[in-house]
Amino acid sequence: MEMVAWYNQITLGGVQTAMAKSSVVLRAGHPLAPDLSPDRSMLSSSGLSSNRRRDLVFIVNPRGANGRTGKDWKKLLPYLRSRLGGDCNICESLTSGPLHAIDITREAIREGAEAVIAVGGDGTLHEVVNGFFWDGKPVSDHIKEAAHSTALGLIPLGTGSDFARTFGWKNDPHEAIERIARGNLLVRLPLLPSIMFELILNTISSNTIFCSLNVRFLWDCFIGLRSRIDVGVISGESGELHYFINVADVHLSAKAGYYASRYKRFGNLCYVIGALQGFMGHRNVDLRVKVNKGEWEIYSQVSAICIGNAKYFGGGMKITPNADPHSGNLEVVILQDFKWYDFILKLHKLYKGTHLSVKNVSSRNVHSIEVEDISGSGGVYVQSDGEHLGFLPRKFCILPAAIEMIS
Ligand SMILES: Nc1ncnc2c1ncn2[C@@H]1O[C@H](COP(=O)(O)OP(=O)(O)OP(=O)(O)O)[C@@H](O)[C@H]1O
Repeated sequence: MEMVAWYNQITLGGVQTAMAKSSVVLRAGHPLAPDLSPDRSMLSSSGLSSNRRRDLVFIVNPRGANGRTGKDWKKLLPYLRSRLGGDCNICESLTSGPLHAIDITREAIREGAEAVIAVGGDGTLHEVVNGFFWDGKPVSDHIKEAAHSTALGLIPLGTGSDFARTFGWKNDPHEAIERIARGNLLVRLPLLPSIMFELILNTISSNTIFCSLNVRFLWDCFIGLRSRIDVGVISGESGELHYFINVADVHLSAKAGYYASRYKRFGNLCYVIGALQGFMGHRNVDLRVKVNKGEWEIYSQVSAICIGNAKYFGGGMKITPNADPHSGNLEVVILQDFKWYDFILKLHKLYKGTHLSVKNVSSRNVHSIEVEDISGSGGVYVQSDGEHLGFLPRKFCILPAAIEMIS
């Protein structure tokens, strides 16, 4: 498989002053798996800037939302440059195929990027999050600058864009750019003393316009611009680690998601088609579960286990309604003995997040959960952030406050 990285760095100071474009060709025999890709310098050769302006690296999946992400991105770029280019270097990198975003993210972090921003759906965000880790540890920049960590950002432009729903964000790129602009103000915190001085002068001279602008700046500096969020970790029998930010799930929903990914060209309808296909030949199974390293428990006739760091999956289903990426916990929701008609009758509750009171639905908060298929058939699907991951057995646990997110 050949993967081509296009990396554009556009330096602007109100007007475009310089533009550099380079390409790097990376050849690999097969797709690179998370935590397994070799340490290589991909972005350095394409020149993350060495000047003092910080780099914002936008990783764009041009194939997201059946190609709509690429088209929307092209339209968005001029606005993005004018809104953020004055303060930062805007760097764009289009992915060339699945898993490429992982490698680009690792390189961007190693080169000291201020933020890596996923542009696309949950699949792209998932890969970017996996790029924050390498060999079981967070990736850090080469220079190891004290107190600097690369932040994660998101411009949700996918089919489902479920992670964004937990924060109440819409698939609105302009709104996302405003968020990034505000999140980026922290970079300008060193300016704070001079702004305070100016604020006092403006107040004394009753310059209300500049005074209110500075008050807005101070507000943005301190109110909810970036926060550390938790990340879920999944490990399998081979010991390799895989990270998720939204929801990981097991059995029917994971199987439905596996099929849904083939029908993304139909937009949100893909989830309905995937669910119908998933139901064909579906059987509930008995699973063995160990919570927080306690005793093994048997859950009989399990239809699905959903492990939420955030609340939504499947194009807007509020499956783990109490999950909160700032809580330090995962919410586990287990559906048992559901028949196909139960899903139809209770679908509205699943979308509203009011299903926890339904018979055969249980919920608990955990730090870790291990799940095994008692029959050992090896055919129970596992999915993370809507991406097919393989089959049971798997261990899931939480990494509290693992990544700083522009929120
Ligand atoms: N250049 C590319 N060509 C084909 N597939 C790609 C490319 N870059 C990334 N991908 C893959 O596309 C898949 C889907 O991407 P993404 O999540 O951005 O969009 P989506 O599936 O439409 O949205 P959502 O996941 O929110 O429903 C990911 O699994 C990713 O690995």
